[in-house]
Amino acid sequence: MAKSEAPLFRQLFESESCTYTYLLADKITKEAVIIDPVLETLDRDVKLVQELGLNLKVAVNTHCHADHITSTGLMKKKIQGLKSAISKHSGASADIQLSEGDDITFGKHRLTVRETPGHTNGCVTLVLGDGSMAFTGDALLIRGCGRTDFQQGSARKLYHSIHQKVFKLPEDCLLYPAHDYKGQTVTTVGEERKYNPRLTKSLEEFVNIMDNLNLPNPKKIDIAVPANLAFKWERVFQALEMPQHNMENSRSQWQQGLRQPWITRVAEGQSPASSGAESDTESSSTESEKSCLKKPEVRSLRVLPSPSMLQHCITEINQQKEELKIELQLEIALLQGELQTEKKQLHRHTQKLLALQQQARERVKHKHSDRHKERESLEEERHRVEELKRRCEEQEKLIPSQPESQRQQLILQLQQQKEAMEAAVRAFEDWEFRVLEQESGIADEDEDREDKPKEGESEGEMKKEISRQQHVVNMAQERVQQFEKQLKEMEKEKERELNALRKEKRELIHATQMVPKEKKPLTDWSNFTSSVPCMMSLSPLTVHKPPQEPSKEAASLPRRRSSHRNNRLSDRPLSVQGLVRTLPDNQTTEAYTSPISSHRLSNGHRPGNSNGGGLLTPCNSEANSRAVSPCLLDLVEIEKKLREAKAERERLLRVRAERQRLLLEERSQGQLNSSTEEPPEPEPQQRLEPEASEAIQVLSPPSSEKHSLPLFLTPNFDLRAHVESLGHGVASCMDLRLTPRRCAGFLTKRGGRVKTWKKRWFLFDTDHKRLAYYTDCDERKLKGVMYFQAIEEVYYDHLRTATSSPRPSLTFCVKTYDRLFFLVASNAVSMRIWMDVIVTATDEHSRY
Ligand SMILES: N[C@@H](CCC(=O)N[C@@H](CSS)C(=O)NCC(=O)O)C(=O)O
Repeated sequence: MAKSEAPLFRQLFESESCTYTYLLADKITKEAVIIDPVLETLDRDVKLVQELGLNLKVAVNTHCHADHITSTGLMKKKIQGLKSAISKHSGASADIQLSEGDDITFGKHRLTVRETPGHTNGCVTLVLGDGSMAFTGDALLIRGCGRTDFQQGSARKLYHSIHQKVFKLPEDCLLYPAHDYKGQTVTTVGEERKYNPRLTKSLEEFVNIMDNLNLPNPKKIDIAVPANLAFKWERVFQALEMPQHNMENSRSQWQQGLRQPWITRVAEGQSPASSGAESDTESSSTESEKSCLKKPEVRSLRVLPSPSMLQHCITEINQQKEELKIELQLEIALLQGELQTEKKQLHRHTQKLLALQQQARERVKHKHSDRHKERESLEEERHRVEELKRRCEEQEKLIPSQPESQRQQLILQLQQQKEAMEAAVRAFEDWEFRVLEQESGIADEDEDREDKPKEGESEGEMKKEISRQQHVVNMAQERVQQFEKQLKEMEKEKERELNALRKEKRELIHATQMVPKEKKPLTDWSNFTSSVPCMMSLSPLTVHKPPQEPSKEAASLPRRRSSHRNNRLSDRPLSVQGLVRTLPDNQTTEAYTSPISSHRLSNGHRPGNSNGGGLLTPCNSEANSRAVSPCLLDLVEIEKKLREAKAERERLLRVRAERQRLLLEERSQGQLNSSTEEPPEPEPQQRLEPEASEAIQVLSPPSSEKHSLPLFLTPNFDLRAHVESLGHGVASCMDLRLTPRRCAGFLTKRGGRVKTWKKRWFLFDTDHKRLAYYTDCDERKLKGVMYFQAIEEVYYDHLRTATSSPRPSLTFCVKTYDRLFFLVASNAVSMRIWMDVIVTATDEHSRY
C-alpha cells in the first residue's frame, strides 16, 4: 500500500500492564478503530481520538484480558456510537461478536479477523486488509508468545494458530503484539519465524516450554478476567449514576438484529444478536437474575422442597455469590482507580501549593534584601545631604570674615549651594518617606503602576493564590478521605453480602441434609401460609405474606443488585392485584406498614380489602389459606392456569396499548386537522372483544377497569383532588406542594453507588410524565429522572432494607425496572401522600 494510502496509525502504551493499545483511522473519512484499550489510559485515548478529530467506530479486544480491565465499556459512554467487539468464543459480552473472516471496516480500510486460540479460546489476530500489519494480541509476542496456563489456554492450539494463521502472513508483515515487557515495539513475520525462541521449536518442544514457564499469575487476574468476561457494565454505570442511553440504543439495535455497516461477515446468515455471546450472556444473566428473584422465595420455605430443588438453589447461590463478588470487586477496583486519580491530583495540588509557598518565601527574602540595600543607599544619601548642609553652614559662617569686595560673590555662591542642598534634602525626604511607606505596607499612590506592579498588590495576589490553592488541596484531601471511606464501606458491604450468601448456602445445605428425614414435604398448603416467614413462590405465582419477624436474609434480599433487575411485567407477581388498602393519615406509620409493605402498591387497586385475583384468595389470609389447603398438584395446576392467564393478559395489554397509541395518534391528528372539539372517544378497553375484557376483569384489580388510560391521562385528572379523595390531609401537609398536575417537595434519597443520603427536591410531573429530582427547590439543577413508564412499584421499606436510612420508619422504595430508589420523607403524612402520588405512575408502567 502506498504511504499516502496507509491508515493513520498510533501505538500507545500502558505502563502498569505493559499493554499496547492501537489506534487506526482512515485519513480521509476519519473513521477509526481502537484495539485493546486499557481502563487506566481511557482519558488519554479518548483525548487523542478527539484531538485527531476521529470518528471512533469500534473498540475491539483481541481477547478477554487477564492482566488489565478493558476500557471499552467506559469508552462507549464517552464516545457516542462506539461499539465494542470481541471474539464470540471469548464468552465476554460486547456489541459485536467476531468470527473468523469478519471484517472491521473503517473508511476504505479493514481489519480481518483471524482466530488464533491458544492463549485463550477467544484470541484473535487482526490483519490489516493489505497484509502490511497485524495485531496479534497475546497470541504472538515479540520473541515470545502468550502463556497458556489459564483461561482455557492450550499450548498445542497456540502453536497451530501461530504457524497456520500468523506465520502464513507475508514475511514483511509488521506484527504488533498486545504486550511487551522489554521495550520492544514491533516485529515482522520473517523475524519471528526465524528468531522466536519458542515458536521455532517443534510442537512437542513448544508444549514442554510452555508447560514449564512457571510464571506468576497476573496481579489483577481476579478482577480483570471476570470484569472483562462477564461483567455487566450497565451495573457500573447504574452504580455511578451515569446515563445509559448509548448502550441502550445500541443494545436495542442489536436486539432488532441490525448489522452495523462496518462489520461484514464472510459466512452470512447469523446475526450477531442471534449468534453472539452477548445475547447468550444477556439471556443467561436474565435467567440467573430471574432465578435470583425466585431464590429468596424458595429459600425462605420452612417446608422443605425436593433435594434437587435445593441443590439447584445452592448452585444458584454459588453463581450469585460469584456474580456479586465480581461486581463488588469491580466496583472496588473502580473506586480504587478513582482514589488513585484523586490522590494524584492531591499530590499535584500539594506540590503547587508548596511551590507557591516557596515562591512567597523567596519574595519576602528578596524584598528584605532589597529593602536592606535601599536603606543603605538611603543612609548614604542622608550623609551626603547632611554634608551639603554642613558645608553651607560653614560657608555662611565664613562670609562675614571675608573682604567686602568678595562677599557679594560668596553670598551668590552660597545661595546656589543652599538651593542645591534643599533640592537634595527634598529628594531625600521623598525617598525616605516612600521607603517608610513601603515598610509600613502603605501603598504609594503616586508610584508608576504601569512599569512595575505595586509590591503590596502582587503580594496580596500571591497570598490570595496561596489560600486558593490551600482550599483546592483541602478539597482534594476531603475527596481522598471520602473515597477511602467509600472503599472501606464497599469492602464491608462486600463482606456483608457475601456472608449473607454464605449463610444462606449453609442453611440450604443443612436443609438438603434434612430432606430425606422430612415426612410430608410440600403437601400441606397450610404449612406454606401459616409458617412461611416472608414469601414463597412457585414461579410465576408469588404469594406474599406479611412478615412477623423479618429474617436477616429476607431483609438483605432486596438490596442485591442482581435481584432488582429485569423484573419486568412478565415476571411480576400477579398476587399483588387488589391487595392494597389505604389507611387514613391518623394511623401510625407502623400500623400502615403491614398491609401495604407486604404487597406492592399499584394504582387503581384501592380502596377496599377485596382480593382482586380470585385465584390467589387462598394465600391472602390465614383463614382462607387454612380453608383451601390445596396439594402440590393443585398448586401446579394453579400455576399453569396463571401462566396461561398471564400470557393472555399480556397479549390483551399489548392490544390495548396499541389501540391507545392509535387513539392518541388519531386524537392528536384530529386536533391538528380541526379546531372544533371532537366527541370523546370510547375508552380503548370498552372496544376490546368481549372475551378480552372478561379476561382483564379476572386478572386486573377490581377498580382498574375504569382506568384503561393511566390516571393522569384521563380527562380532567386532578392529582390533588385524587390524593384528597384518598383521605389525606393535603392542606395540613406543609412539606408538599400539591397541585392538580404536580406534586413537589423535599425527600431524602439514597445515592446509587455510595449509599449516602442526600436531600433532593422531588417533582412528580404528570404533564411530563416523570418524577424528577433536583438539588434544590429552584429546580435548576436536575439530578435524575424516573419516567413513569419505568416505575413499577412503590412500597414501604418494612424490611428495613435501607439499613442506613436516617429515618427507617419514614423510608419507602420506588422500584423502577432497573433500579430501586430509597426515599425518606420528612413525616408520615407526606410519606403516605408521596407514595399515593407516585403509585399513580405505575399505571403508566403497567401499560407496557
Ligand atoms: N506481570 C504481569 C503479567 C505478565 C503475564 O503473565 N503476561 C501474559 C500476558 S497478559 S495475560 C503472558 O502471556 N506472558 C507471557 C510471557 O512469556 O511472559 C502482571 O502481573 O500483570
